[in-house]
Amino acid sequence: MCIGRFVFGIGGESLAVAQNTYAVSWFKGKELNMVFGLQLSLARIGSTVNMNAMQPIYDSIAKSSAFADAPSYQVLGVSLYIAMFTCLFSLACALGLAFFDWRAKRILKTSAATTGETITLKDMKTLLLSGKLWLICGICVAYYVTVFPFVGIGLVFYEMKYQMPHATAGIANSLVYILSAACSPVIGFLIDKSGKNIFWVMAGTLLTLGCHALFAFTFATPFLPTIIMGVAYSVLAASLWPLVSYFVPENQLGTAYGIMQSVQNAGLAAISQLSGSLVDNNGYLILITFYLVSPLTPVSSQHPQ
Ligand SMILES: NCCCC[C@H](NC(=O)[C@@H](N)CCCCN)C(=O)O
Repeated sequence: MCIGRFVFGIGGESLAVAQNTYAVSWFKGKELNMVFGLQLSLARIGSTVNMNAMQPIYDSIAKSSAFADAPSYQVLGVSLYIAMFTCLFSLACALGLAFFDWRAKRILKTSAATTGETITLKDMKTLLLSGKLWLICGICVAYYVTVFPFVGIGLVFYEMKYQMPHATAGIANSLVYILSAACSPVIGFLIDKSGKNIFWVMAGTLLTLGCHALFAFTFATPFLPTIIMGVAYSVLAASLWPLVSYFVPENQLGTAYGIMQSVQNAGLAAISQLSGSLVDNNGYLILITFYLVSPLTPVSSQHPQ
């Protein structure tokens, strides 16, 4: 299982790096934030479908006559085969993309996704010494550790703190992603219109901070902070990722996004473990208080644009 998850991580995150780099190469100076919003929206539709569909798929396979007496690992295996088809669909889309890129290159007599230059060791050194890149990595990791691990443990949180039935807790927990799927492209469009990415990054961070404060210190309906968090997350993601392209030259973008995602994932791996241990040993109040403090890092590390 660990090997499978390792390969899955390499595939998924490399795909995300390539996606970001292509998006910048094709849409920089045009509607880049909206394109990131659209990517985000589709990714979150995928996450929501995955969160809500896998259990019913597993249950219906287990109940089918063909698998009536099958051990659970076999039922799980068949469910994962279904998931494999979505990966094949993704591969087909990537091949389509490669075709369009090749065609654009032929027609425009240029490399469509790159400037043709490749990164040199000197560029790499300049990139690694760039304070702006590390600030963006800091914002990224400090923000994302308050959202992804929160959604990861959200189901049990809503059940325990708000005494919600399992199904209602599931809906509440998916709301962050459902809202992000719905509003990210619109938010991206608005960010393109205003052009003030850093302002939007700060707004997303502060709104999320407010949501964690409501979760931690009140018993008011959890739907309000959850809805605000969905919007705030969309605002942050649609404004933060395109920011890299404003100061990193095109031939170094892939490396820059790779570094950003490595830092993000290192933080997520550590904080997911810490979240579990904080819940088990200290309860949800301490965990949410921790989430409350983490976004202060992005707020304090931002400069006016
Ligand atoms: N490509 C659109 C911008 C990136 C959005 C960002 N992506 C990530 O954080 C990646 N590391 C993939 C994460 C997958 C989560 N299970 C996002 O907000 O999803």
